[in-house]
Amino acid sequence: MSTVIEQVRAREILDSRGRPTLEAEVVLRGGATGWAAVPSGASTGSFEAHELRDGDKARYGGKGTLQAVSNILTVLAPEIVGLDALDQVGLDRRLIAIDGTPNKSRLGANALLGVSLATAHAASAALGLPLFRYLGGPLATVLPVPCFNVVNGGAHADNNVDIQEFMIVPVGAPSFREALRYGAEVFATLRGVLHDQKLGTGIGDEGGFAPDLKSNQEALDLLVQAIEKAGYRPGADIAIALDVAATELYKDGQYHFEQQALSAAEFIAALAKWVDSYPIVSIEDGLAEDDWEGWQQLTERLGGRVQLVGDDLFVTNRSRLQKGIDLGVANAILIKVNQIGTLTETLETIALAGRHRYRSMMSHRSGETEDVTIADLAVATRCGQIKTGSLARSERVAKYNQLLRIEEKLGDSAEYLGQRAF
Ligand SMILES: C=C(OP(=O)(O)O)C(=O)O
Ligand SMILES: [Mg+2]
Repeated sequence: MSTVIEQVRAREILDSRGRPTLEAEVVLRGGATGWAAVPSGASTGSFEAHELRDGDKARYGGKGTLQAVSNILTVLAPEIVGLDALDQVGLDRRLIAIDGTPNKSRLGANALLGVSLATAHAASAALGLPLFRYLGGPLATVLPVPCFNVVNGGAHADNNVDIQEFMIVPVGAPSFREALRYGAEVFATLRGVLHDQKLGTGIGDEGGFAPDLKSNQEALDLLVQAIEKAGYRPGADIAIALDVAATELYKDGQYHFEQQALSAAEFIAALAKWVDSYPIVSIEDGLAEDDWEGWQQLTERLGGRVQLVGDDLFVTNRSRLQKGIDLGVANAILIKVNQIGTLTETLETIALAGRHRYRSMMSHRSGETEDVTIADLAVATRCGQIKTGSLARSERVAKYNQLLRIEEKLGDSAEYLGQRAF
């Protein structure tokens, strides 16, 4: 069956926030097709690849994606028709060259990513392989530990706590299927705990609860209560992970947190206190995207005890990660395909991280679609960890459900690392 690209299609669709994004389809000469939809962030890092928006205020307040769609159809498609979909690296290099800018601002990283991922899907379909197997080969056997974001704050929910994500992490589960059950049971129990304390059970952008709490620490206490009430041991069965998203708190060299303006050292001390008191295994973006000195201190202080993940800090970008490695900053990287804009660059970043013993956590965006590619990518790369929201919004649950299917397909070969993933 020919794997030569014959046709590329694209259109504007909506994401889980009701905002426009785009999807792309790639059709191969032999008849196989691939499809991918592009996610979109809210707390975006300044160094992310450029997401092209139309700017026409009369449509979606200027947030439309028709220009990016048109760039796929009229600029990228004529150049890639005739290329072999099996040569993912060649295709992605070509996309980058056609755009010609360092951050994909001419054609849009959203345009490039749609084509890049849809091509991988088409190639795997042509070979009759699931995407995780096509990209990962025979060693794609590790199911990621899911980090369920059960309390949403910061930029993902209005009027509540400063910290963006409070996640529960089933490190003691024996398999992915059981990890999903642990998570869903604690999530259901948390609903009851909130209800009993007359706290709101409405949800935020990633499907976690967004109650109006007095403090960030109250969220940690609620998590521990829910874990225990559901019959699990905090730490041993279910640990906690945070995404502070501290870039959002940072202004004029200080961290604005709970009505105080803190220096990096003071903010690190506050985080360290939580690490002392709660079963925290991972802290993402504990400090801001450009506070490299603060990050060095944070890594010295806590890097030996917990995973420190760079999201806005590294933006899935090899050069930013290399700088972090050189400076001894963080010990893990968050992986978001649309922060960098092609599959090849995503895989290269994960490989660089691995060579330097930095762990990788696969991640969704706060604006998502029904596309589940990241589930397959997590398994293909053996990264061992994924965060893709809570258990109450279909665009999040879809990824977890895809992991169930993959686990089933792998049968006895499936591995779940639990605590060893951190
Ligand atoms: C998933 C996240 O949010 P967003 O997509 O809004 O950047 C994050 O910050 O890790
Ligand atoms: Mg983040």
